[in-house]
Amino acid sequence: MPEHGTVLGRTRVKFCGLTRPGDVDAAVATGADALGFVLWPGSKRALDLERLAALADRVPAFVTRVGLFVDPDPELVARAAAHLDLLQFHGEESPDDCAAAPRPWIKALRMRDGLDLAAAARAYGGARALLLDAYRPGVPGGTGETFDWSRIPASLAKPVILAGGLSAANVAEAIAAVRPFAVDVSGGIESAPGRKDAERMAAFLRAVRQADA
Ligand SMILES: O=C(O)c1ccccc1N[C@@H]1O[C@H](COP(=O)(O)O)[C@@H](O)[C@H]1O
Repeated sequence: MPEHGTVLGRTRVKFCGLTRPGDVDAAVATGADALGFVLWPGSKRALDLERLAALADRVPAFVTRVGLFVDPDPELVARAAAHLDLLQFHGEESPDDCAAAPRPWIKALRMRDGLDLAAAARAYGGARALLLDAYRPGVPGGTGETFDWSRIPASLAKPVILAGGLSAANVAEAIAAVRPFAVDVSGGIESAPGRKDAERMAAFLRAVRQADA
C-alpha cells in the first residue's frame, strides 16, 4: 500500500483556479483546506494583483491561500506574496529559483516520460510537497487530463499532492491507488474555465471523505 503522508485517513483538498468571490466563499463553506489562485497571465483563470487581493483577503484563517506561478518574474512573486500563505511553482523553475521564494513553496512536476521522481524529491529539498500533474507538451498545467498513477513510487521523500484530471467521479479511485497527502482539482469542479460550480465542489469533497472513511 503506498503511503504519501495521509494523516489518519484525512486527505487534504485544494481547489485551484478560483476567480470569483462567491466561488471562494462556497469553497470555504464546502470544507476545502486550500484555495489556489493562478498568477500566470497565460491562463484563462489568471488574476491580476488587485483581483488576487480581493479574493485572498476574504479567506478565513486556517484555509491556505496558494499562489500558482509559471516561471514568474520574482517581482510579481514578491508583490503577490503579501496575500498568500504558500507558493506553487508550476513551470520549469530550478531548485534555486524556488529556494529564493519569500514564502513556503511546493513544486509541481509534470509527469513526462523518464521523470525520476525520487531524484526530483531530492533536488527540490526545500519543497513542502511535490504536486504531480499530467504532462502535455506546450501546456504548463490545467489540462484536465489524468496520468498513470502507478508511475508514482510507493514512497517518496516529500508529501505528494495528486493533480491532473481529478473529479468526483475518479478521486476515490485515485486516493485508493496513491494514498496522497492531498488532492488538487481545477477543471473537475468547474462549469467553465474559472467558474467553479458549488455542486461539483461539494460532490468532490464528499467523494474524498468517503474514500477516507
Ligand atoms: O489552471 C490553469 O490554468 C493552470 C495553468 C498553468 C499551470 C497550471 C494550471 N492549473 C493547475 O493544473 C493542475 C491540474 O488541473 P486540472 O484539475 O487537471 O484542471 C492543478 O494544480 C491546477 O491548479
